[in-house]
Amino acid sequence: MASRGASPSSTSSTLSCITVQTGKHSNSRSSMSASPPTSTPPTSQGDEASIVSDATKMEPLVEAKEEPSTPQPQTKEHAAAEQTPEAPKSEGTRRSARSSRASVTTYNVQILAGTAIHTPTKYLEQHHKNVLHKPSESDLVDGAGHNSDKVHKNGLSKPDSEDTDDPVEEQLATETAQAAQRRRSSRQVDLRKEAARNLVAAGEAVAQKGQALFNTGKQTVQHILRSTATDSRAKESDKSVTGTTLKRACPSTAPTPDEDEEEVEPGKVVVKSKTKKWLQQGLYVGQHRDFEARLSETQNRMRRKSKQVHENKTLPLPMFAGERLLKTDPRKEWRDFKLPFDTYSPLNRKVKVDGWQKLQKNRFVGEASALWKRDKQDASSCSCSPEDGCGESCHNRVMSYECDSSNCKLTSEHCGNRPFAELRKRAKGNRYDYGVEVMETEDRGYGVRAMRTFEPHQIIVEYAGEIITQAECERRMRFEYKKNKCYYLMSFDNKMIIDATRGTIARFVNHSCEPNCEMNKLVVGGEPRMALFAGPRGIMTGEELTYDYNFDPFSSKNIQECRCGTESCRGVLGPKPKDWKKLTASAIIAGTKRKIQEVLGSSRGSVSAPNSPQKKRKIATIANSELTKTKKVLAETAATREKAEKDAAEHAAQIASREARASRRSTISKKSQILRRRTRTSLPVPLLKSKKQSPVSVKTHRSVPKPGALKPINRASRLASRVMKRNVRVLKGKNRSLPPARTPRTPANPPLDSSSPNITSSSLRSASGASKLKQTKLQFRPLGRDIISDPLDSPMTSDDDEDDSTMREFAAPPSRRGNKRPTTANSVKKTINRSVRGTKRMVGVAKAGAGLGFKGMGGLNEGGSGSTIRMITGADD
Ligand SMILES: C[S@@+](CC[C@H](N)C(=O)[O-])C[C@H]1O[C@@H](n2cnc3c(N)ncnc32)[C@H](O)[C@@H]1O
Repeated sequence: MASRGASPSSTSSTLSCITVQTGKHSNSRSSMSASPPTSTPPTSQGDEASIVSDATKMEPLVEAKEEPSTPQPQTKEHAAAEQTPEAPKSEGTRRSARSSRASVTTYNVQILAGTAIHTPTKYLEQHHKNVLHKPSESDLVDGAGHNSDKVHKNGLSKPDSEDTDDPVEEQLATETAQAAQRRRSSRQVDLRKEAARNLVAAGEAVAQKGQALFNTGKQTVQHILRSTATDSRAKESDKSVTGTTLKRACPSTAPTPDEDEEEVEPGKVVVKSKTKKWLQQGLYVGQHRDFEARLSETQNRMRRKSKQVHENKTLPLPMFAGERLLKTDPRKEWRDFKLPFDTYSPLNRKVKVDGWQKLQKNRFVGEASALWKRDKQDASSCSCSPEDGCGESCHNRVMSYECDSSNCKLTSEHCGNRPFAELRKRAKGNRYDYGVEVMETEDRGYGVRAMRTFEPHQIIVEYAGEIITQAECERRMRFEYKKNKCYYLMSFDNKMIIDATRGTIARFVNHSCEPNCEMNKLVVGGEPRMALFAGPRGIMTGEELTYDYNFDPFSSKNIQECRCGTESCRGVLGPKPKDWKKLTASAIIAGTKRKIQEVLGSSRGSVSAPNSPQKKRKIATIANSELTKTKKVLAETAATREKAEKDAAEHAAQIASREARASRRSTISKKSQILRRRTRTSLPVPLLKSKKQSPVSVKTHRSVPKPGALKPINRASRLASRVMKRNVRVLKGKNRSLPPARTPRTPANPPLDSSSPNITSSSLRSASGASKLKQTKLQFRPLGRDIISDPLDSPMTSDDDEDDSTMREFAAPPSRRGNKRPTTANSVKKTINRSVRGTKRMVGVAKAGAGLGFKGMGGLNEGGSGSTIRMITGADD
C-alpha cells in the first residue's frame, strides 16, 4: 500500500471512499507543509480550515493556523465527514502521511486510477473545480485576503517555491490534474452521447408532430379549394355561402375527410388536381409509338385504347416511332426517315408577319350571313359499331360530315370521324402540340411547316377567315387587293368565298404540284368548314406543308409561275397550260351572261329578249365590250401560245440536232466498222498494222465498188441531215406550231404518230432509203394543231367548220363583219348566244349557270366542277 500511496492514484481527490485515519497526525508538522494541489485528505486540520480546504490555495492559511495549534484528537468518522484534505509538505510529513496511510482501510482503486466514471456529478464538479477549472475570483483570494498569485496559469495551482521543493508532491499534483482531465473527457463523451440520444428522440417527436400537422394542413387546403370552388358559383346569389366559405377557409375549422365528401356532394363540383403538362417537342412529336400502318387511324386508336399503354411521349426513339417507316408497308406509302428540321440548322422560331390579322374561326361579313342558306345542309347520320370506329365505311365520313353526338352513336373515344373536335382539343395545347408555324421560303414568300408529325389524313389546321359573297370578293380584288401579289381567297360553300386575308395560319400554306396535304371541306354541326389534312404519306416534323391550289386564275393576267420545284411541276399555279383558255373563256362567258342578266333583270340561267330600247342599247354596249375583251384575251392567249410554241420549237430543235449528231456518229462508226472488217479480211495483218500502208489499203477498198453498200447510206445520211437542218430552220422561224416543251412522252401521249413528221430516230431510219426521202419531206407539216388548239380553228368539237366560223365571226373586228353592229334585240340575242355557244364549244365546257364569273366557286355542293376546292387569284379583267 505504501508504494501505492506514492503512486498517482493516491493523489486522487475523490474522497468519498477513502477513509483516513488521522488520529496519529496531530503533529503540526504535517500541517506546515503546503497542501499539494490534490484533495488528499489531510491528516490534521481544523474544522475551519477544513471548510476551505478544498482549495489548494488555502494551504498557506492552513500552515499559518496549524503552527500554533495543538493537535486535537479526531475520530475516524469525523475526519471523513469533514473531508479536509491536506497534503504533507515535507518529507517528514510525507512519511508520517505514509504511515498514516497504512491505517487507511479502503481505497477505491478505480477512483484512484481515475477510471471510475460513475462518480456522482455533483461531487466531481465540486472537487474538480479545485484542480482543473480556472479558479474563480473567490478562489483566487484566500480567506486571509492575499492574492493567490501562485495559481498556475493553466489553472493548476502552482506551489510556492518553498513548498514545491518536494518533487513527489509536484508530480502528484500534475498526475492528479491529468487524471481529472481524463475523467472530465470521458464524462464529456458520455454527455455528448446522451445529448445526441436526446436530440434524436426529440427530432423524431418533432417529425411526427410535423407530419401530423402537414396532414391536417393538406386536408384543410383541399377542403378550402373544394369549398371555394363550390361556393364561388353560388357567391353572387347567396352571400351567406360566402361567409361559410370564408369560415371553411380557416384551417382551424378544417373538417375531416368524411365531412369533406358530405359537403362536396350537394354542389357536385369536383376540383381535379392539376396534372403535369409535359412539353411535347423533339423527335416525332405527335406520332404514336404503336401506330400500325396496316390499320386505319380509328383501328389504331382502338388498339391503343384496349392496350392501355402509358406512352412516354417525351423523345420517343426511332426504334419505336420509326418502325412503320422501315416495315413493309402494304399500302406502299413510304416516307424517308428525316431528322427534325432544327437539329442541326436551327431556324428562327417565330416569323413575324406584318399585316396579318388572325381569325380563329369563320366570320360572316356583309351580306354573306343573310344570303347563307343554312337549311341547305342535309342531315346525315351513321350507324357504325365501336368495332368499325366510324372508319372508311362510315356514312357521315363518306358524305363529308363530321360525327358528333347528334349524328353518331359512338363516343368520341371510339369514333374516328371527329377531326375538328380533335383540332379543338389540340388547340388548347402548346404550340408544339398545335404543330404548325409560319416559315420563310426562298422564292414563294411565307410558308407553313410542321413542328410535329401528322398521321396520314390527320387534320392539321383549319382554313378559316371572312366569309364573303362573290360580289364582295370582286370588289375587294378590284380595289382593296389591287396591288397585292398574294391572295388568300378560297372558294367555299353557298357560292361564297373564304377570304383568309384575315384568317388562320392555313392561309400561308403554299401550292405544290406534288403536295403532301389536302384541303377538304366537312360539315361540322350543320355548318361547312374547311381544313388542311395530311396526305396519304403523312407529314414529318419540319416538312413544309403544301396542297394543290387547283388554282382558278380567273384571268390570264393572273397566271403565276409555279416554283414548287417538284418533278411533275406543271409550271404554273393551277391547271395545265392548255386548260387556261378553257378557264378564261368560261370566265368570259360567265361574266357576259351575268352582265346581260343584270341588264335584263331576268332570273338566272336564261337570257330573254330585251324589250326596251334602253336595254337593247345596254346589251349592245355589253356585247361590244365583251367582244373587245374576248379579243384581248384571245390576243393574250395567242401570245402565251406563241411563247409556249417558241419554247417547244427550241426544245424540238435541240432534240433534233442531238439525234442528228447521234445518227451521224452511228453512221460513221458503222462505216468505219465495215471498213475495218473489210481491211481485216482482205489485207495481211502486218500491212494493216503498218501506218504507212493502211491509207493505201483503205483507198484500195474504197475503189472497189460493192453494190448496195456505202454509197446509199452516205446519201441517205446526207439527205437526212439536210432535212433535219431544214426542219430546224422551219421550226425556229416560220413554223410556231410545235408541241410544248414539257409534253411528257409517255405511251399514253406518244410524241409522234405516223402523221407526225417530227424528226425522230424512226424518221431518220426511214430516211435511210432514198425512196422514202421524198415521202418524209412531203409529210412534214406543223404540229401545233395537235397540241395547242387555236381558238379560231378549234379541233375540239366534231363540227369544226361551223365552230371556226362562229368563232371567227365572234372574234373578228367589226370591220370584217361589214361594220354591222347588232341593233335589234334579236340580233343582239343571236350574237350573244352565238358567241356564248361558240366559246363553250371552243373550251369544251358547258357549265350552265356557271354563276358570277368564278369558275368552281360554288363549292362542294354544287354540280359540275363545283366539287373542286380552288384557290382564287387575281381580279376579273
Ligand atoms: C395563299 S398565298 C400563300 C402564302 C404566300 N406565300 C405568302 O407569302 O403569303 C398564295 C400565294 O403564294 C405564292 N405561291 C404559293 N405557292 C407557290 C408556288 N408553288 N410557286 C410560286 N408561288 C407560290 C403565290 O404568290 C400565291 O399567290
